[in-house]
Amino acid sequence: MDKDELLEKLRANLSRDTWNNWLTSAEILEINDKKIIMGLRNIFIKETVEKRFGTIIQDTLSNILGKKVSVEFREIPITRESKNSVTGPIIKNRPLKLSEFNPEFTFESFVVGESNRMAYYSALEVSKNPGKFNPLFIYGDVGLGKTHLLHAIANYVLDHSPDMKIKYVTAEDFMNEMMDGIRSSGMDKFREKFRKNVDFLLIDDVQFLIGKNTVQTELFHTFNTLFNSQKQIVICSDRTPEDLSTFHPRLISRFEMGLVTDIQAPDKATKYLIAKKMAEMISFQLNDDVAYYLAEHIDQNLRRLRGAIMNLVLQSQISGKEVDLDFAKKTVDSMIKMNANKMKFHSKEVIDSIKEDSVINAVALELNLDRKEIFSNSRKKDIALARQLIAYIFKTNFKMKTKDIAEKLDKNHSTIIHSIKKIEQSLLMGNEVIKESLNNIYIKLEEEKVSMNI
Ligand SMILES: Nc1ncnc2c1ncn2[C@@H]1O[C@H](COP(=O)(O)OP(=O)(O)OP(=O)(O)O)[C@@H](O)[C@H]1O
Repeated sequence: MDKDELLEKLRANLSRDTWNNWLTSAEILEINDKKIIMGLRNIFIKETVEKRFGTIIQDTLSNILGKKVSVEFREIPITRESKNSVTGPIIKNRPLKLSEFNPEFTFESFVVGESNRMAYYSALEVSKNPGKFNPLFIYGDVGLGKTHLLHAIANYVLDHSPDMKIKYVTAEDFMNEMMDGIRSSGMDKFREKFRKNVDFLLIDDVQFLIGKNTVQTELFHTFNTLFNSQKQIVICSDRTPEDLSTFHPRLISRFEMGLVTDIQAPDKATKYLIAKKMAEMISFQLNDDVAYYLAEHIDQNLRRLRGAIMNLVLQSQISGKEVDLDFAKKTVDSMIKMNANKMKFHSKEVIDSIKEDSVINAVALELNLDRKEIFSNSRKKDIALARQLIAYIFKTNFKMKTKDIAEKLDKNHSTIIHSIKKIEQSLLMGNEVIKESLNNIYIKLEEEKVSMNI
């Protein structure tokens, strides 16, 4: 049975309301022996369908196929090519896209406040007049909107100059593509891709390249080629060019020769407006007092603010209750409490008594790994996960500096930042496997604390 046929049969087996409300964007992405992968547009729909209809969809598909299958739900970003696009009539002669951009990250959906005004207007300016401020370098802490602005530039350019070839890469992708080039397709192809076939290059999380000298050299040459042909370059980083201290000085001076601008943490008023905007983006009416409450209680990382709104919407869908201030307080407080419970080890006395090595042992035990494997260079999934969990616990519970974690795990600063971010994101998205692993690790540490007689 092919994918469309299977989807059609599923539709016929579900109620019309369920289908029309939740599943019109559904696509079967993959069918294999034991598993079906279903794609749904946007994380909100994906999470709701998974929670509310996951079992019934799985049972129905199993019935149709006459064997037990599991179903995995994935978010498919809305792209202009999306087959079930609801964004309007199909436009012919679409611009050539070299990267996928999040269509929700636009200038219109970006709330401008004191903290991000400069970055916003600089980004808008380079979108309107590429080459005028070259390069544009935007820096700021985690979750303050840098990636949003990069995608906003791309979406603007695609809409206004469809012939322009615009490419977005994270520094990590740049490195991986370069490695692939070295291994297989050859550096010529890689260079052609980045130097000849690009009019506008957006590079995210450039700090990832700290300590990676060969990749920096390649980036330096890519930069020069594009710059000399008046192609616009925009770079984002979690720190200033100057603080990319181990970067080649020549690359730092390239970064500094255009416009350098920062994004600061938003004040409460801006956070309130961002909360309203985020809700609006998912067509959700967020009460003013709830938005104020979120602005007051969620920290500066706007990814957490988004996570809290998603959580409110989901909880309200599941419980059928309205999201008023009372509901928001309960939900957000329970989110915060849950975190606090998981983080029993915030007390300095307890932290001091647990050795960092115990954390490594507990993680190794939980993931069934040998301690030595954690310090190896292996990129195997569970070994990478072990390092991410350790980095997360060191940062959140032990309040260790990223630099010290990097040293302890023998990894570089950006890998550690990336690892912590990954676990934070998984927790925000309610990833049960990660939650359970973390809880088990905390329990192991708790037991150790008892056995140490604290
Ligand atoms: N001013 C804003 N208006 C609306 N939404 C915002 C704003 N700033 C950030 N956001 C939203 O907050 C979330 C986090 O932003 P983003 O991913 O761009 O952060 P970042 O600075 O790139 O973080 P990182 O350094 O971790 O990559 C996104 O969902 C983004 O849309």
